[in-house]
Amino acid sequence: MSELIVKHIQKKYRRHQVLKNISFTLEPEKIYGLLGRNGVGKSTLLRIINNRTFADSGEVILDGQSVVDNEAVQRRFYLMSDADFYPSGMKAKQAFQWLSQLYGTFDWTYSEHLVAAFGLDVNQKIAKLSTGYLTIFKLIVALCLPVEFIFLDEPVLGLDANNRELFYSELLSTYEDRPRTFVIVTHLIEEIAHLIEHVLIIDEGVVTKDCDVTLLMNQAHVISGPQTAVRDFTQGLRVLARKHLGEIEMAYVLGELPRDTRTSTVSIQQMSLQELFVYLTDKVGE
Ligand SMILES: Nc1ncnc2c1ncn2[C@@H]1O[C@H](COP(=O)(O)OP(=O)(O)OP(=O)(O)O)[C@@H](O)[C@H]1O
Repeated sequence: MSELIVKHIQKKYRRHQVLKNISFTLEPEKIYGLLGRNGVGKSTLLRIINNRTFADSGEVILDGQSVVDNEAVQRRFYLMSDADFYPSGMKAKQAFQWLSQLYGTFDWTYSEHLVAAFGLDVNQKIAKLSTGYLTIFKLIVALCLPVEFIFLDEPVLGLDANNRELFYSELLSTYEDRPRTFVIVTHLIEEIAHLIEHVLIIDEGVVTKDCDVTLLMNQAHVISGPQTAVRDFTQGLRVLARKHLGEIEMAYVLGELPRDTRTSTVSIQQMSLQELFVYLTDKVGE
């Protein structure tokens, strides 16, 4: 089991410096959430790791080797994105066969289970699948290939709520059976909050958070109550945002709280991952 090391990645499109200096390490057998506002370069980063485009500088390393143009290493990765190309006219079941040959094996038993659970017609041509079923087809591929690193770029695109729930529960059960590393890019943050163990946030071309989710959320609170009490309580704390509801103030605080909160008249609740993300990356008022 190997770590994937991403070091000082930079990428520019014409004069737009999208990725300025991206560094992080993916540990084996962990589920990551890669979060960022629209256009920050999440897909670009996944495409660099998966050899679909090149960085201007920096390295991505697995077992001491660069992943660039490295076929042996790339066989250990799978990127599910909107840009997969299959020969025209290919049916879903032919694609499974084709990928099985390309990657050496395919989990046919699990794919049969997933095909039945999602109701995919494997005799349908890929080009004719609906948006949701195209996503389902790609998810089945991602979960059945023998790879160690699975990168899922918008994995629930076009899926209805039932199929999204089904996917999340299948992800957890296949992860338990055969742990591997998943990196999930999505804007539906609350839906993956309970799945991910580690969060990476990209903002303005750099990684601004690289944290264990439980540790991070244990430090993220909403303090609410009468304004004077909230102001008193939050003095010296890192307040990401304040909201008002009539006389009540809510302060979104990141960091350790004072040890003794018994005498305070404020109420303290845990923030949601989505709220934390929004307030960490909000540009309004800066
Ligand atoms: N092939 C390309 N040529 C020129 N610009 C590109 C290209 N690919 C991406 N970009 C630009 O790079 C920036 C990052 O795009 P990217 O798709 O990586 O962001 P993202 O974080 O995945 O966004 P979203 O959350 O909206 O999907 C955007 O400004 C985009 O327009």
